[in-house]
Amino acid sequence: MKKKVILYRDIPAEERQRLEAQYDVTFFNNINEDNKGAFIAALADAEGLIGTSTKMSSELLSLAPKLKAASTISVGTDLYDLNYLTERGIPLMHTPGVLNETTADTLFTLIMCAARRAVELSNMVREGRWTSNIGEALYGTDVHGKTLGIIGMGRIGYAIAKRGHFGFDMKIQYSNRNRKPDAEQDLNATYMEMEELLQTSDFVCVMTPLTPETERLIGAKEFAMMKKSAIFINGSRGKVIDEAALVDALSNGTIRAAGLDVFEVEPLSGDSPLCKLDNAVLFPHIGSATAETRLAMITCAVDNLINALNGDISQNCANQHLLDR
Ligand SMILES: NC(=O)C1=CN([C@@H]2O[C@H](COP(=O)(O)OP(=O)(O)OC[C@H]3O[C@@H](n4cnc5c(N)ncnc54)[C@H](OP(=O)(O)O)[C@@H]3O)[C@@H](O)[C@H]2O)C=CC1
Ligand SMILES: O=CC(=O)O
Repeated sequence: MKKKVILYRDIPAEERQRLEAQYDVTFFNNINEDNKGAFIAALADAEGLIGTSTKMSSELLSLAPKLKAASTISVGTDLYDLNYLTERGIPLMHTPGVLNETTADTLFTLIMCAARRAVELSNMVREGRWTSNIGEALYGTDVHGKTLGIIGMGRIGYAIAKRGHFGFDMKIQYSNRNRKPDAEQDLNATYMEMEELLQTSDFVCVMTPLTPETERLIGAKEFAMMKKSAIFINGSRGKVIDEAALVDALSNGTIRAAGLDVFEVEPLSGDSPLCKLDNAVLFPHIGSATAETRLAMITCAVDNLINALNGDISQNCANQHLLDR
């Protein structure tokens, strides 16, 4: 009898066929109110889960008593209750590495767009409001030669810093749980406490995972520490910052601008006060969203599930260190 696997996100046919060759696959194109009942029924027999974008709470996972492995098509693991999975000895596989460069490109696009007011000024052209030279009031600010502060100098943080150092002649500084000798050596990055980084960076870029320690890491107090000319960039998770405090900081001129790829609640409502601010550049969580990289992530996630269901979690297991204890 083939093992039962739930695929809860549409993936290309070839990748789906790789799963179907080995498993009895039940497919859901995202989970919503209409299909949630069928999804819950399928959990009863599922040994594997693969997908993304759906919150997998302990309550939901407890309805899958036969579950042996889960594979998320993302590097971030915050949609899963990792502690619960670990208690049950279930590996959570993820996709580190394959999306670093693409996500760093996206984050740099946010940096550039926010600094050069690209969206605001493009809208001015589209809406027929470009009637003369733009004038000083609409000038942007330089990126090259400025100071880039990275909070969370991991795989993606490093790739962003690399662009800043080699491409834009920026001074790189970072704060992180542990020091990163590679970044210090390769990119001449300076390690400092977050408070000093906030006070001295022209661009502050957050790239930590969402964990209990990083939830609301940046709030009103932290925005107040930043330079008035600072540009704040968040590519990690929305809950790493206090979004209401950011709205205040952008509205009151506490900081100059922000570029955001992630939000407290996604999709962001068009009614959000952020949508009314010209100095906020807003992307719909597209860090890794290129055709090439999304395919690489899906291929990686399918490989990960197959390996994990075969008992091999030596690569890409987010809770391996916890399972090994
Ligand atoms: N917007 C998007 O589309 C995307 C968003 N992401 C988000 O980016 C996150 C990072 O991805 P990635 O770079 O691959 O992950 P990494 O694990 O490589 O990097 C995360 C970094 O954050 C540091 N960190 C963790 N906790 C803390 C803390 N409490 N204080 C300070 N530093 C901390 C880690 O430090 P240490 O190494 O010392 O443990 C590590 O250097 C993902 O978890 C995801 O949430 C990822 C991809 C795309
Ligand atoms: O947000 C995207 C991810 O891969 O994590």
